[in-house]
Amino acid sequence: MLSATVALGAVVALLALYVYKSVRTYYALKAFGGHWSCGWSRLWMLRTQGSGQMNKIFTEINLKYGSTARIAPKFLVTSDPELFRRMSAVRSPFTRGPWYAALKLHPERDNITSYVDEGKHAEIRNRMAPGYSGKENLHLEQDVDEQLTKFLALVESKYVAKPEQEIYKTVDLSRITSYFTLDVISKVAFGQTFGFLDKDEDPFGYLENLAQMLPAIIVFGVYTELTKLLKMPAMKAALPKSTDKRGLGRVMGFARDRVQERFGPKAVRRQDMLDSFIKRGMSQEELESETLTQITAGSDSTASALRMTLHFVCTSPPILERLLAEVNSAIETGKISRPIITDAQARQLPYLQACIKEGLRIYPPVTGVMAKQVPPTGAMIEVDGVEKFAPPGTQIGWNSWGMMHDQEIFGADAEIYRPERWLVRDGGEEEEEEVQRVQRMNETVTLCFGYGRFGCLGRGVATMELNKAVIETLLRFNLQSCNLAKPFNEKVVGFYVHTDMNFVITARKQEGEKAGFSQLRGGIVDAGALAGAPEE
Ligand code: HEM
Repeated sequence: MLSATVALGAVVALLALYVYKSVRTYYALKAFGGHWSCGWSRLWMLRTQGSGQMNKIFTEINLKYGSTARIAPKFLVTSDPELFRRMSAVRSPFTRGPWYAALKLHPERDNITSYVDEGKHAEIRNRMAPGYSGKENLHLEQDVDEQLTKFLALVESKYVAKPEQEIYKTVDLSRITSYFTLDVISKVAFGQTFGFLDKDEDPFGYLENLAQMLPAIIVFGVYTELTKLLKMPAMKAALPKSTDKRGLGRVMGFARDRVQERFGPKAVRRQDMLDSFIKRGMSQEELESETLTQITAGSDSTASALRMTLHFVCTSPPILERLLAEVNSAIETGKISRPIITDAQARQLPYLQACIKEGLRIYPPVTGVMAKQVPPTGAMIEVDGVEKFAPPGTQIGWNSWGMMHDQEIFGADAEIYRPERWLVRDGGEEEEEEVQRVQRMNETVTLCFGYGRFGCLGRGVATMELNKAVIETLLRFNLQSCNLAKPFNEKVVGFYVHTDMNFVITARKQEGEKAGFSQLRGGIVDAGALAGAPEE
């Protein structure tokens, strides 16, 4: 009887403690608005992350409750560029939050994206940064050109439709743009491609495996403490391993083999990224883990920027026309190398740059919340002019979509793809204001790549790919979406999973569309006009 009373007392005490803690947590961030349930549980956040539309839901929340709002008991989300910069700045007291632990791809080993320990992150970043620069990676531009040439040849040989010869074809742009970026990143990272473009298929089942892992990515992103379970033997066995025949494990195996080739008496030598990392003392194990991270960090992000830019340019004829006019005139005046434009030349073409920036803005490739943590002193956060206190340990995630669609920064038509917004309207007294408007947009769009001590190391590689691939594709091909009413399926899970992005591709004639029309006119038989109003 006594022991039953003690047990009951213990249950009641535990329950009271739980209620006390929950109420305290609820009030700690009450000043920040948000869905009512977010103060009590993480289920709303889980449902949102799993909805496939986290970007749009977070944006609705920020618009309704303020630029920094609550999405879980100890979690806020922000669309405020100022706060994002403050948290990521070099000497900021904010640190990476536990959220980053979900980016650990290996059961034991962390990687540059998953280190929560600031010292370890800074140390590995210092050793890796030089390898990403063109100075230490002498093959970078040549590697990108080689893969782009293969990409263009694949489209040319396999996917160009010729309806006049009754050759009808379509191609899923999301699939082939991923093949391009995956082969670029493997060549840049290991000196050898995976072979996606050579085979025109996913040789390792990597993309398929990534899609299967999405539910785990979503759950771990919300319940980060569950990542500790990965250390359990049963869970370890289920994780990808470098001995796997397919999927992420097969990619790990490929990375392990390429790294191994750089060590030992017959070591392969190549002045590239891997070589730069080895020179800075990175061990074989560190390299295996880091190179795998490069693949996941550098492929989907760039592929989505490329396919979305192509999609928006090709579905807006005046934009396509203006872009082609800019590039064709640069070709005529000898300002552009053929067959592939150089990165430096592409950076001199204002309208091309505007199209690329607008593509990144309207579809910021990374939508993962990349949560930073409030320092032990707590922090005052300004929300639309009102100062609010965030207690120590609060995680603050990033709403990239909301930030890049902010009408105050990008204009009332921020929902529309309009590269012209990036061009300074010159002349008149308002020129200074114009310069500031565009500068503010520039400073915001670069946040697509993160900022400060967490900023993307692959930015130079990604922009080089975009600078070349967008224009070289458009110079050679017309791209027509097969279904403008539903151009693609989309699931947003921290990045975009696009499927069925089907396009008809035809060869672009040298003289532009005119050549195509005149040919057509030559052999045409008038099929007559549609019947007009019915006769009563
Ligand atoms: C358009 C393409 C890309 C976008 C938008 C992008 C964006 C980002 C973002 C938002 C972050 C994290 C910032 C944070 O934690 O606050 C990041 C980190 C990183 N990215 Fe990228 N990225 C792109 C392409 C690439 C490429 C091609 C590579 C590799 C060649 C790469 C390598 C990395 C690495 C290594 C990090 C970790 C940096 C660190 O933790 O210090 N990224 N990127």
